[in-house]
Amino acid sequence: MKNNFLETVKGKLVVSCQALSAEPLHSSFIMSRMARAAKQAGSVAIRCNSVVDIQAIQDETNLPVIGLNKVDYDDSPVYITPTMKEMRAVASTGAEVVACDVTGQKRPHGEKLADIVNQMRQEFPDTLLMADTATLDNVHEAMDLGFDIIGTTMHGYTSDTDGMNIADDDFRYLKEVLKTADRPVIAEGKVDTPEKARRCIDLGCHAVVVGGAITRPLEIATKFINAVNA
Ligand SMILES: CC(=O)N[C@H](C=O)[C@@H](O)[C@H](O)[C@H](O)COP(=O)(O)O
Repeated sequence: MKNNFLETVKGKLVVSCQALSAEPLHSSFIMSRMARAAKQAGSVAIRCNSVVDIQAIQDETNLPVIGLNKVDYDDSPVYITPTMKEMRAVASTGAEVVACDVTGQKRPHGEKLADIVNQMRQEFPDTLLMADTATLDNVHEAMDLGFDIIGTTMHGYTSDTDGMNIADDDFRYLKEVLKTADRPVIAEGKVDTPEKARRCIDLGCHAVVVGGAITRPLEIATKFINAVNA
C-alpha cells in the first residue's frame, strides 16, 4: 500500500476533531459530523482521537487521518498514544499516520520509545509516524528515532514549555523547529486564527493542524463570553 498522506496534505490545513469524555461534544457521532463539516470546508485530512472516533470519521468522510489515542496512566505524564498497545490499536484502523508523544518523559510501564518505533515499523511498515514534540531536544530525538513527521503539538503543554505559545514573537520557536528539522514539520497547537494558519504554511511548514478554534465550541464560546463580560 502506498501511503500518499504527505502529498495529500502539502501546504494544506488539517482539522482536528476531538472531544474527551469530560467535554460537551464527547461522541463519535458528533466528531464524525464535525469531520464532515471540515471536509465540506476543504480540509484534506482529519486528526482524531480514539479507535471509535477514527472509525466513525473514516466511515463518514473517507479522508486520511492522523490517529492518536489519549490514555492517562498512573505512572507517567505521557498521554498521547503512550504505549505500544495504543499505537497498535490506532494503526490497526488503517490510519495513514499515528501520532504519539515525543517529549522525553518516562512512558507508562517503563516502555521505551525506540522499542515502540521498531515494533511499529515491523508490524505497520506503511504507516507514517508523527512525533508530538514540545522542544528542540524533542525534535532531535524524534529524528534520531526515525519519525516521519515532526509536530509541534506539545509546545506549551509540558512543564518545560508551560505557558509558551507557538505564535509568540512571530513564531520564533516554529522557525527554530523548521531550521532544525530535516523532514516535514506540521505546525499544531494554539493556531487559533486563519492568519496564523496561513503564516505557518508561509514559514515553510508542510501542513498545519487546527483543532479547538474550529471544533471546540466551549472554547470558542468562552472567548466570546470573556470578551463581552470583560
Ligand atoms: C496538547 C494536546 O493534548 N493536544 C491534543 C492533541 O491531539 C489536542 O487536544 C489539540 O486539540 C490538538 O493538538 C490541536 O491543537 P489546538 O486545539 O490548540 O488547535
